[in-house]
Amino acid sequence: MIKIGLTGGIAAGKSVAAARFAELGAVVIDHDTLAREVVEPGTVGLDRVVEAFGEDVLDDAGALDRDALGHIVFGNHEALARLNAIVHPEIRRLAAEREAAAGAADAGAVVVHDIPLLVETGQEDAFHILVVVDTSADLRIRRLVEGRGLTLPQARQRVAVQATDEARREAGDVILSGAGTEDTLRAGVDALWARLQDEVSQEAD
Ligand SMILES: CC(C)(COP(=O)(O)OP(=O)(O)OC[C@H]1O[C@@H](n2cnc3c(N)ncnc32)[C@H](O)[C@@H]1O)[C@@H](O)C(=O)NCCC(=O)NCCS
Ligand SMILES: Nc1ncnc2c1ncn2[C@@H]1O[C@H](COP(=O)(O)OP(=O)(O)OP(=O)(O)O)[C@@H](O)[C@H]1O
Repeated sequence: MIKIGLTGGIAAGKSVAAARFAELGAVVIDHDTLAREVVEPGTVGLDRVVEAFGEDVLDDAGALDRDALGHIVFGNHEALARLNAIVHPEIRRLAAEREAAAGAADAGAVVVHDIPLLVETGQEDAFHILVVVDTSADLRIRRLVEGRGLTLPQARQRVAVQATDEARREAGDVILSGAGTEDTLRAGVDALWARLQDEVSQEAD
């Protein structure tokens, strides 16, 4: 199995790169999706989030009100750390399970972990290759405001609680720009994939 870590700041374009890896045949494990699973209705994770932050973080149907929780945690380091301490271990556990299942199904699988907080959570050494989608904080803030309806202060807050662009670049083995066109980013993924296939076939010779 080849394990790839894929990271980038919020709105850098990781999803575009991850989708391309999947098209090429990788098994993509999306940690944002796992983060949603661990707080679904009926989970211990959701119970613990409510214990920590109160019933106001639930909507009328009893599901997590993500906007309400986002408002609490992204402006308050202590609250964010509390949330992370509840959900991150569960996310890691699920990710390991999914990775093991991929390896059992195909020992030669290429597994891509799409992890927004890879550097922040110290997982730099957990992969054969660490790919960073690199997009400046200014451009990411613009995308968040124009594309996702965040206010400028909300967008700045979300960027500010993450690692710096420099820290991510320093950690990365492969840096792909997310500031050009999506096609250029996909071409970067294709080139990396072709290189990996070459390396694997050379090892087999
Ligand atoms: C606070 C929550 C409910 C807000 O939900 P919302 O739907 O608005 O955002 P979503 O989950 O889609 O995340 C969007 C992006 O925000 C950033 N982000 C999310 N959580 C965090 C965090 N704890 N620290 C820093 N950045 C974060 C990431 O870049 C992520 O891709 C949610 O982000 C959450 O539960 N976060 C804790 C889990 C986590 O750390 N997820 C990140 C991936 S492991
Ligand atoms: N060159 C590019 N590469 C990737 N995305 C781009 C590019 N140019 C513009 N975009 C747009 O920027 C946005 C990036 O958001 P995307 O959800 O892919 O980011 P992400 O890194 O997965 O963020 P998050 O941490 O929020 O999950 C998308 O709306 C995408 O269409």
